[in-house]
Amino acid sequence: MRLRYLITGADGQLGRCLQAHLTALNADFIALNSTDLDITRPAMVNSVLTQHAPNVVINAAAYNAVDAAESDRTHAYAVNADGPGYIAAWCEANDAWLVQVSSDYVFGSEFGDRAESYAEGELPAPLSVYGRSKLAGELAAASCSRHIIVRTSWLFSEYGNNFVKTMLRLASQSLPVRVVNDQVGCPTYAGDLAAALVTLAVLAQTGDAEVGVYHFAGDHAVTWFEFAQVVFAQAVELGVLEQAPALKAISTAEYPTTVKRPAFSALDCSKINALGVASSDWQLGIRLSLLAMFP
Ligand SMILES: NC(=O)C1=CN([C@@H]2O[C@H](COP(=O)(O)OP(=O)(O)OC[C@H]3O[C@@H](n4cnc5c(N)ncnc54)[C@H](OP(=O)(O)O)[C@@H]3O)[C@@H](O)[C@H]2O)C=CC1
Ligand SMILES: Cc1cn([C@H]2C[C@H](O)[C@@H](COP(=O)(O)OP(=O)(O)O[C@H]3O[C@@H](C)C(=O)[C@@H](O)[C@H]3O)O2)c(=O)[nH]c1=O
Repeated sequence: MRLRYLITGADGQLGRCLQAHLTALNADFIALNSTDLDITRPAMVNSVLTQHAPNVVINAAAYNAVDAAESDRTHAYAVNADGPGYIAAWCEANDAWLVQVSSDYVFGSEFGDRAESYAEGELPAPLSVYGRSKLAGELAAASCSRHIIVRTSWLFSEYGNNFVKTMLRLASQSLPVRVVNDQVGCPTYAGDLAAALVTLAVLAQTGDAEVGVYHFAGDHAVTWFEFAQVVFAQAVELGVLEQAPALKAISTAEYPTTVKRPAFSALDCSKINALGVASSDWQLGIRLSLLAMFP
């Protein structure tokens, strides 16, 4: 059966990567931004999804401002939890698949006492409003019997706002760049995530992937400081930067924020790997992002 995909949050970095991937596959898809489809409006969700009648909805819409969410709880929950619930209800009533994207921030090792990647079956314990709203979104998505929930982490690409772009911006300010070296996670190239989501949707539809939660992230874990080191090394190698800025490793205590972030949130991807989907080669992803941004 030829699948018809509907992408929400089309203007975000994952939304843009999904469009690029589905276009390359010559797939049948419609991609809607927050003006075309505001997922917090149930009547709009119903009428727009009914109008386009997809077999697969990939929800790439989200409230991702981790710090701002602490004081903007209602908005964060509206987008990250209520929206997926409205989409799930439509998918359930219309025999469609829902692919929901979630985050490593549903886990919460705060004290740096963990070194074992999180598997899908582990109990989430979010430290932030953002993490709790994403967990609520997982539960809402699971109300559709045909659901695939993919947790990912530290997403970057040539599109939108992300850590790679922040580092390049800071490098141009001729001040030392200070980055935390005691938070560990797996950077993930959003282009690889887009491909993995589409593969999972196809496998789920043919009965070759089971309903439920999957982890998809970068192929090895690093600290944010180590992530920045790779960004600057590759930017110099490709001539994007003349030289790397002074980069200083600091502790979380030296970079105070309103929100607690996990000290360790690396994701174990063996469940999706067993389906033939390799983890994201994030170092290659940085290279691809830089080449796309600075052709
Ligand atoms: N970025 C990251 O590091 C990580 C992201 N994730 C998850 O991955 C997914 C994709 O993230 P990413 O592409 O980075 O996110 P972006 O912030 O780049 O894009 C999110 C998109 O959602 C749209 N959006 C916001 N509110 C609504 C709404 N009410 N209705 C419809 N669309 C809306 C935004 O549109 P507008 O700008 O017009 O509001 C934006 O285009 C999300 O589920 C996110 O939680 C998981 C782990 C890491
Ligand atoms: C900009 C900057 C950040 N940092 C720290 C703050 C934080 O601990 C870490 C990353 O900061 P950012 O604000 O870029 O990233 P953050 O928004 O926390 O990233 C998270 O976003 C959500 C959406 C997710 O789901 C997570 O997987 C993760 O990607 O780096 C520095 O140490 N120095 C800096 O100059």
